[in-house]
Amino acid sequence: MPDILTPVATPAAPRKAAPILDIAGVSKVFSLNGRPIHALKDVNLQIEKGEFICLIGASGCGKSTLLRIMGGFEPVSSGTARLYHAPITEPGPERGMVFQDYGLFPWLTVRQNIAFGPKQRGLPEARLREIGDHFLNMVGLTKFADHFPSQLSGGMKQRVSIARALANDCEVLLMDEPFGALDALTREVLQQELLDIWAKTKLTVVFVTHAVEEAVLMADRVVVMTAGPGRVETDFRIPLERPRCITAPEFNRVRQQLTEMLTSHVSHAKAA
Ligand SMILES: Nc1ncnc2c1ncn2[C@@H]1O[C@H](COP(=O)(O)OP(=O)(O)OP(=O)(O)O)[C@@H](O)[C@H]1O
Repeated sequence: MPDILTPVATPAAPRKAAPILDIAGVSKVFSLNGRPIHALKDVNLQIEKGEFICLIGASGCGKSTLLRIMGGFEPVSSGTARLYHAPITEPGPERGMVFQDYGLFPWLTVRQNIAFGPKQRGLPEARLREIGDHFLNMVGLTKFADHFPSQLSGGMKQRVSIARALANDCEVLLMDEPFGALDALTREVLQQELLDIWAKTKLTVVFVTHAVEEAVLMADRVVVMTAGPGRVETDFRIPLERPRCITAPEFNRVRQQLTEMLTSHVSHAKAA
């Protein structure tokens, strides 16, 4: 029977345009008490503009490190990480980061959190108001504009965090287990909201998750990573039309195959 998870384009396939993110031969070695920690080894990954990529893999396989390298928060030890053609050397507003713990400024209101980046760029007050209104509306928080983060639920905080990244005019959204701390129902709602925003904005999204179902629901491609040292094991295009239905038999088949792949990597790693 043919694999329903088909590998992405072979090296011989022609490329349409330069990838927005190009990770080429990237390795990352941390030092812990004088001991090297090989977090990533020879990672290659090209991401096209507008793609939704999920990074998945066992704890410690380097997903967050790879995301932080893309964000410019972590230098590579060797290889190159490029945004379009330019080496990534520092964070920039065109790459928005969204973390599991929201990372909001507790002393600022929802509106002020969202408008933080544009304000730093010196935009006039009237423009800040417009930007605030637009993104408050996009994430459904208009009524909570003057609330502080401590007055919001987890799901609302994560909406503010996403809106803050979008208000910076980011082209790439780098999301590190953004829904990991949310209850199942809120998570489902936010998954759908993010897919709607992605469809409207044509953003490129790189999304770290531990949840197979979430990866199959959200991603164009799922990049499976393995640990010791962290590397890309497999890169799959999800062969499902959108919108996807998590109760559909074909969805279940893809989910099962991805689960088997992940567990087989874990058991191989244990046996090695
Ligand atoms: N600043 C650091 N100093 C030393 N070691 C680090 C540092 N950051 C990450 N590591 C190590 O690098 C490896 C990869 O870590 P990373 O957090 O990227 O993995 P992960 O796949 O995101 O894990 P998880 O799924 O548990 O979040 C781990 O062994 C981790 O301990």
